Amino acid sequence: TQSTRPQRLLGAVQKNATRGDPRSVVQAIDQFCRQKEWAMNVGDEKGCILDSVVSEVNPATVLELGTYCGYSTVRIASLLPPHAKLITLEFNPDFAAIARQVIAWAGVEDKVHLVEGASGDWIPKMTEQFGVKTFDLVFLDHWKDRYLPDTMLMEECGLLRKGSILLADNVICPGTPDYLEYVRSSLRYESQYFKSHLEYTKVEDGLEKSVFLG
Ligand SMILES: O=C(NCCCCCn1ccnc1)c1cc(-c2ccc(F)cc2)cc(O)c1O
Ligand SMILES: [Mg+2]
Repeated sequence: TQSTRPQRLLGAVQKNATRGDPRSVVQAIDQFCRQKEWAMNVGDEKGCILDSVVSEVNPATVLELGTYCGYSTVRIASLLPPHAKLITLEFNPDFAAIARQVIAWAGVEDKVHLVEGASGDWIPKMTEQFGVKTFDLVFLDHWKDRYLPDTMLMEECGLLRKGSILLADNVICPGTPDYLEYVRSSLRYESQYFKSHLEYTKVEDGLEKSVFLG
């Protein structure tokens, strides 16, 4: 039977990356996506912007919406201080199964809690299930039409505190117009656009960084 693209991506990690070396896992995935098959990881160019935001925030609690194969999960986890926690939500069980193996190969599983299910169902349960009061950093990279409703839900659930950072992928391509309009016009956010390109292509895309002002 035919393998899936996530399965082939995992194969490239197991073949070309060193167990326990997160940067080699990131490099192996980028090489696979440039040389073999495009895949919707945040990629190396936007990944550098993600790294700089993570390093600047130095978060104790991170929420990632949209795990896919775990590329950005590994990138973020490799930069977290000890005892920091990254909760990543994936709706698609096939993606989640691959991501668990990529995260394990990178050796960052102790910092990562991968949850399978819908963000709309899980966001209201974060505090009771994981003992998280607020998130220092949220990376939005899931269904583009869920960025806005899930951000409003996080506000309602009290998961954002003064200074929490939202970093959103794909605000140009595929695009998240309603989310962009909201965070750029709301008096409760201070937003900044980081111009870049769609992973592994010359198409414009970018990340929107928004600080919740409380
Ligand atoms: O759809 C994307 N991501 C969500 C995947 C499903 C999330 C499931 N889930 C997880 C949790 N809750 C729900 C995505 C798409 C593209 C893209 C760009 C151009 C193109 F021609 C085709 C595709 C690029 C990305 O960088 C992306 O992130
Ligand atoms: Mg993306």
